Amino acid sequence: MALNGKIAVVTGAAMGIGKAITEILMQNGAKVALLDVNKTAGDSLKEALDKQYGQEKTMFLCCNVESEEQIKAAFQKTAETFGKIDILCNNAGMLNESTWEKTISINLVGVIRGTYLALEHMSKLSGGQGGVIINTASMAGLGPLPSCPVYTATKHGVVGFTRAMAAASTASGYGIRFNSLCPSFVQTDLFTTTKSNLGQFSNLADMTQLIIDKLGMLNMSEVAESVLELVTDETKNGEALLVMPKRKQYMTFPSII
Ligand SMILES: NC(=O)C1=CN([C@@H]2O[C@H](COP(=O)(O)OP(=O)(O)OC[C@H]3O[C@@H](n4cnc5c(N)ncnc54)[C@H](O)[C@@H]3O)[C@@H](O)[C@H]2O)C=CC1
Ligand SMILES: CCCCCC(=O)/C=C/C=C\C/C=C\C/C=C\CCCC(=O)O
Repeated sequence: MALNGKIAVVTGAAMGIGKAITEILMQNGAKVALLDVNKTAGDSLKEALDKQYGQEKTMFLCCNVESEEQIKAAFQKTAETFGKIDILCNNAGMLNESTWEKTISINLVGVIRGTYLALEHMSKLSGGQGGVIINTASMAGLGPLPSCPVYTATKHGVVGFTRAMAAASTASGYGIRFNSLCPSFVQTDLFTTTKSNLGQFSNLADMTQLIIDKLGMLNMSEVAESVLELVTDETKNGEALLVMPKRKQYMTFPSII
């Protein structure tokens, strides 16, 4: 799938991994609607992208993925301005084991909500042209991160939801591919603030540090390149792509049918 003329929506686009996803999609010719709850960071990224690519290539929409109304309005504005939606990256996420209901609301419910609302624009069953949805999970969606049980649960949920949606899409004819991205540790704000967000599991920070030391830190460009692969390779549907420093692997799962 070539990206020239394609329209993408990225949630959590203002910073970190979402910003890197936005940049690689634009480098490859897509127009991008940047959705984020942080207006200051979003406006500032839009200004920088305008200088490089021109004002008409992006729009920033202040949007909280916890709000059905705000996501709906943002998708509508994107479709009205750019004409359609081809690519959705449900990337917004947080990690806080104290405010764990909010972690579930953003990381899992936000991904489900975003996906269902996007179907109205993208699915061939609703008059859309099909496309691809990439959900940012984590390596913690494939195995346990002991200091972060609720974060782990949300990311396992994202991987399972994405695989089931891929199968539903194939069976029903949505014309949409669904893949999840499973990176190990990446040096972003989410990573650097987590130590104070472990709540009752803060005693496990040292154990987590040992895992970090063993796995190393991922380069942001390795994450972005993996997203590009999942977006452009039309053979990829229902995949969970594990991304680690200098290594990536498409995961296999037991078959249930
Ligand atoms: N940093 C890491 O080590 C890893 C992160 N991830 C996942 O990558 C995704 C992005 O995380 P990072 O870039 O690290 O975090 P980050 O904190 O650097 O960026 C997250 C972005 O999402 C936005 N955001 C947060 N809540 C939002 C909401 N309710 N609605 C809209 N936007 C919201 C923030 O304003 C921010 O711009 C998350 O889903 C995270 O779980 C996955 C694996 C590793
Ligand atoms: C192996 C699973 C990788 C999961 C990566 C992920 O999705 C997000 C990780 C975010 C933060 C790491 C978790 C806890 C950090 C706790 C202590 C380490 C202290 C690091 C520091 O800044 O000193």
